[in-house]
Amino acid sequence: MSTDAETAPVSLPPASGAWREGDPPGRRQWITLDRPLPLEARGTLPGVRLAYETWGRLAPDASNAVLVLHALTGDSHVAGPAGPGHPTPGWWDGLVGPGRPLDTDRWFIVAPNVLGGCQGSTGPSSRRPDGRPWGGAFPHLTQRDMVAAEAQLADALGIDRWALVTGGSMGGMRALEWAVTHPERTGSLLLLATTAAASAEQIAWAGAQLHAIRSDPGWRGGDYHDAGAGEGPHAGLGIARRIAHITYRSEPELQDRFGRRPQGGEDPRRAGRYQVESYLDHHAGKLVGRFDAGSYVVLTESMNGHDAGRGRGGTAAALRRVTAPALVAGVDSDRLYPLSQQAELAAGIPHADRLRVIESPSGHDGFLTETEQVGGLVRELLGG
Ligand SMILES: CC(C)(COP(=O)(O)OP(=O)(O)OC[C@H]1O[C@@H](n2cnc3c(N)ncnc32)[C@H](O)[C@@H]1OP(=O)(O)O)[C@@H](O)C(=O)NCCC(=O)NCCS
Ligand SMILES: CC(=O)OCC[C@H](N)C(=O)O
Repeated sequence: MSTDAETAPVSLPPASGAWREGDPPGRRQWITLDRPLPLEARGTLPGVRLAYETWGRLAPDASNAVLVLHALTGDSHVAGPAGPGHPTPGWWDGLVGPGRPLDTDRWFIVAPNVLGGCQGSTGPSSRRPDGRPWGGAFPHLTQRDMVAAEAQLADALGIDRWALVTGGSMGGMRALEWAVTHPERTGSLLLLATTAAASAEQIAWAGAQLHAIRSDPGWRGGDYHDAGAGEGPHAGLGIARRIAHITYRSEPELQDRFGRRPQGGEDPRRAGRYQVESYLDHHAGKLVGRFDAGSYVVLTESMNGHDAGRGRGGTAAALRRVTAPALVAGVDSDRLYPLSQQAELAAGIPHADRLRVIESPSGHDGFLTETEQVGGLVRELLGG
């Protein structure tokens, strides 16, 4: 395994919202796995690189390391401004820094970009060893594969055991997989707005999004990365984001914020938009500008496949493997990952405290927007 400032840059055309070799690295660092990664479903993935960011200093005995795992369209940029190399500001900016819940004077915080992602880690927009983009040939990944790559990152950094592993939504799936697969390496666990297994409804919403992307003529079976400047299934990804974003927010919030109001001077009866449509257009456009559709497909399929009980005798048996003290929280207005899913986790994880409820109008996105409440949960587990 090598840290790889030394890895040879290859450039990709601007076919997607992925970070590309030659773009500013921002705060990113990388590791390259020295062997192909064995995959749960089938085969191996060669040439894996993981991008990651860190904050704080690792203690000499490596006892102060915290692993923060991002959700579907997040990345390693947990804290800090948007800027060259970083399309969005830190998604938990309020949580990380001196005196903050993830106190950088005390803790060493590590955040990888997920395997399969598009902000520096190997994914469909990366090049295969033969120089062609992976595109549609990128293999099916599971949350366990992603954790297997992250475990190699921990090894490379000299971290045997995390003081805390945390994440929300898809990040919570990986945090759970860490605690089930590596109980001895997971010192404590904070799961937010997540589930032990994707439900039929979650798969259904995701399936509609996958159809939107694959129906776009620009998709080309996933092989659009070399198609030419600006090419790609942008319309399909935008529709997927619109569908997803509705599920990420709550019905009362949308009603309160937008009601039936038309956008600006537009007339919805004459091809104009309602405000809520304009809001979704805005979120669609932002995602298309910063994210790769191939990664969206790979990560969405991996969430659909998430089932912590698979091959482990079922959910209850899997959750019993967790030895870490744990907190599980959900968002009261979350219609995508309802509180019943977090209640199942809190009841099944042996050393989990009672289910915690984050109060927020923001629905599923509450785990991102309610940083004060999330910070309180972090402090409960880490002290300070
Ligand atoms: C982080 C996130 C949850 C923030 O949610 P939020 O702060 O509640 O933001 P909102 O959903 O209210 O959206 C605000 C945006 O909508 C825009 N907006 C609001 N009303 C609008 C309207 N009628 N028409 C068009 N745009 C509108 C605002 O101008 C604002 O734009 P900006 O983000 O470009 O500044 C959400 O934006 C998100 O998921 N971002 C993904 C990025 C990310 O890193 N996620 C981390 C995953 S781990
Ligand atoms: C399913 C999931 O990970 O949701 C995260 C929502 C968040 N708004 C994002 O865009 O990542």
